[in-house]
Amino acid sequence: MQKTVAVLGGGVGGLTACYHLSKSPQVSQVVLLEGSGRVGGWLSSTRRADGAVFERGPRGVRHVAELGLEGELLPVSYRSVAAKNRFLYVGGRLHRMPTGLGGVIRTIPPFSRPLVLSALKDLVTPRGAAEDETVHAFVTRRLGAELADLAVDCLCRGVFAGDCRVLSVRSCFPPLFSLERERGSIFLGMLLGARSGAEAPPSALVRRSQEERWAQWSLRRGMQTLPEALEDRLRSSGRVHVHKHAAVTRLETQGSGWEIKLQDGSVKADHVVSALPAQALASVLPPAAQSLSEQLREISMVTVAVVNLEYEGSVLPVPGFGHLIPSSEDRGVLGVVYDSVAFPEHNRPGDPSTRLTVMMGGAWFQEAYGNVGDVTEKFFLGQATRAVRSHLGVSAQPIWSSVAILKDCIPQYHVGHWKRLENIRHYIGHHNLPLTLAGASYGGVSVNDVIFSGRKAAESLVGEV
Ligand SMILES: Cc1cc2nc3c(=O)[nH]c(=O)nc-3n(C[C@H](O)[C@H](O)[C@H](O)COP(=O)(O)OP(=O)(O)OC[C@H]3O[C@@H](n4cnc5c(N)ncnc54)[C@H](O)[C@@H]3O)c2cc1C
Ligand SMILES: C=Cc1c2[nH]c(c1C)Cc1[nH]c(c(CCC(=O)O)c1C)Cc1[nH]c(c(C)c1CCC(=O)O)Cc1[nH]c(c(C)c1C=C)C2
Repeated sequence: MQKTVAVLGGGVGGLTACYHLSKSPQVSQVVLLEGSGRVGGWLSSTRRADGAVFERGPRGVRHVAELGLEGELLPVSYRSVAAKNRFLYVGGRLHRMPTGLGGVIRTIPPFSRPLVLSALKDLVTPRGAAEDETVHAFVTRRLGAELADLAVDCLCRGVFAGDCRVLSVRSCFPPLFSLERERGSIFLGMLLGARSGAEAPPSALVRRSQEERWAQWSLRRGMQTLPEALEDRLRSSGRVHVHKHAAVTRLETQGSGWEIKLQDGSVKADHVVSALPAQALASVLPPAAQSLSEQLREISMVTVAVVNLEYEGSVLPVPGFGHLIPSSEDRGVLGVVYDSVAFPEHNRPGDPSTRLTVMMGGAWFQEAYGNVGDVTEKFFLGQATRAVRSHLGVSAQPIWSSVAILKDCIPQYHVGHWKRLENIRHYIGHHNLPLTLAGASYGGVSVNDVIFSGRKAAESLVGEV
């Protein structure tokens, strides 16, 4: 029997799920319900009339896939300064992250000893026995406290806007966790290579990205082009109904399916794919599913203030991807991205200018800035320009700026996240709920992970298409 499937949430996870569902003959129609007036979720680009592009959310994606947007791709090679130069701001100055053999055998500040000693510690440290632990505890145990306090503290701020002292190594960095489990050591595991099964042959585009050593990519008119292209494709398939301004307020079971209540009307479906943040799904589930809602609510989110700045001329003291600031140096300011270095194609044409993005808050938002509702955009603009002045020595005022406070934008996988996911899946299976989960709340926050989750959600329903 053909099914009607409702997909909740029009972020990149929901859009990908719709795309794969729409190709299956087992599905009669797909209904996408998006609460806001646009699709794309956190993929949001400001396109200025003069041609400059600024990103509020993701600006670079790692692995490439055939998206039909080949002509729009802006790849960044591992050989470029944007990939090679990443900095840490420690002790009031910028330090380039060590790379290559020289960077491993010599002592390079801010570290007080060569990184090779951390590798030796890893080789002689026995396997841990815990089912999960914090990223900080894992790295301290295997590589030493200094790497945990500086490099890994920064890494977790620069990916999760989160605190490595509460984030789970098993869920945030699964390859590190498995290397220790399977090989007893991170470095030995990397030398021996991952144990992998047979993989599908790479497409022409993937081969090109491997040959040219792409570290990441963006799109000529910004990352928002991706959801726009997906929306066009869904509409032209004729099998997906895209509803915007359709916030889901309640899910009620009806027979073997669902009645989905909206502010204005309702929709019936045989199956629901939720690509909502876990806490948003928790608040619309029926009271009978209270224990499922409780598990979902435990997957918390953090808020990030994002300030895009443009300065006249070339003002950076060093070229690179950007710099991160450890929580011991500054609780609130997480990092600064040097956007005009990685993607000069997004600069305004003609006179040179420098585009930067300052990110603030995350797990430290409340502690550093107070309640989200009480802080103004003007305040964050002041904080951002002050950080640029003291970290990069740029004393000029920006010629253009834009501030966005992204409330609850990155999920936090705290220790025990894997067990929570197991409980959630068990609840859904045991109660035979016609519900499948996708999106950043569960198995990875990167755009790649979320696209994968949307595809897997569709395939779990209709098989590979
Ligand atoms: C500042 C920032 C920088 C980032 N940088 C990168 C990067 O460089 N590289 C990278 O790979 N990833 C990056 N990410 C992560 C990535 O962008 C996100 O994890 C991903 O976009 C999440 O997609 P999603 O579909 O799961 O969720 P979302 O984008 O959150 O989409 C969920 C959708 O559900 C809708 N919704 C919510 N409630 C309801 C409701 N009740 N009814 C109907 N609809 C509802 C929302 O309006 C939204 O459109 C970044 C994220 C942020 C915030
Ligand atoms: C300062 C805060 C943030 C910066 N980017 C993000 C935050 C919160 C969000 C983010 N960045 C990346 C991802 C995807 C992760 C993935 O697995 O691909 C997300 C959600 C990419 C990324 N950014 C940095 C790293 C090491 C990665 C992982 C992939 C890669 O190696 O490219 C570091 C980094 N992020 C920011 C800066 C200023 C910075 C380093 C200088 C901004």
